[in-house]
Amino acid sequence: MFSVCCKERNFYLSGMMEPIIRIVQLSKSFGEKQVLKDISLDIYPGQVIGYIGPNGAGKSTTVKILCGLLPDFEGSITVKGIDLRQEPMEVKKLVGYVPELADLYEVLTPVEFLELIAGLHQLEPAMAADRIQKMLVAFGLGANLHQRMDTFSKGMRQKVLLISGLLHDPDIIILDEPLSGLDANSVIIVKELISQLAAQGKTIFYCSHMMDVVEKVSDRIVLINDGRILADGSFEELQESMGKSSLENIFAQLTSTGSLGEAATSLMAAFHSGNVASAVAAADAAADSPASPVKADHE
Ligand SMILES: Nc1ncnc2c1ncn2[C@@H]1O[C@H](COP(=O)(O)OP(=O)(O)OP(=O)(O)O)[C@@H](O)[C@H]1O
Repeated sequence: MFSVCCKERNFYLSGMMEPIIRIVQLSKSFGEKQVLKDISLDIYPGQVIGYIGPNGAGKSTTVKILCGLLPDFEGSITVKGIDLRQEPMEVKKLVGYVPELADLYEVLTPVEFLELIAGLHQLEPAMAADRIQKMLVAFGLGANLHQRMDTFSKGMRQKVLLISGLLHDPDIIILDEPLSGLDANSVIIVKELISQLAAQGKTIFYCSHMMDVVEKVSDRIVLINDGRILADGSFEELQESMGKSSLENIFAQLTSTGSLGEAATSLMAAFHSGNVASAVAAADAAADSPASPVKADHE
């Protein structure tokens, strides 16, 4: 049984302030399949939470629930004391959400699209136009302000999505794979942006598979596997519990019971033999993930 906790900081923070987000025993099923199992988290203002886990662990499902996009769940969620189930529209005003994938209105230019989003948030038009222009330029899209987005690359679209989530200056920013498709310079901008937003007191909850980035920008890391919290603490706390290691290694230790190297070797062997289907099965067996869920003691 493994558990990593951040008792000290939670004790300290809970003595100082109320959580901005309180998730209590959150569970969610799709049909027969339970994908979230008893998730409880108190998140405090200004925290940068890196929410990590293997494919299918339940990260996107959690953030969709938090953003009010999946209303049918068990447990309770309050944001700034507002019950999400009872007042989803009030919660949505406090949250900026950047999804992993989204359909932009691609016949629009980024300026037109973002003005539309600003209108939905009832932002003052002149202030919104100024903010839109400055954010697009900061992301290197100054030359594309009036270009239709159906001509944009994946990374350019991702930047527009990011801006759309930040435009109304929300207290809580929820990012699902915000770095997907971004070039190296844009990753640096987003990392810096996350730090600066946190310094302003914004609470940031983001899902990512980029362990090196999570390690650097998060002050709290929550690792889930198969719908349960496996670990919850700062990177340093995780290192103390798991032995000094990179987050990538800690992730592998906690979420895979088999050898990832063997899994890769099995895949390569099958490509050489031409039997890809059996190779994928062999690789799955070698990696043998996910590990059995264990409950984090983070209260
Ligand atoms: N609308 C849906 N209907 C049925 N099953 C769903 C639905 N959405 C998600 N799931 C299932 O819920 C589980 C968790 O999915 P989720 O997208 O939350 O995982 P994730 O941790 O975000 O994964 P990834 O890292 O691959 O994005 C998966 O088994 C997925 O197949």
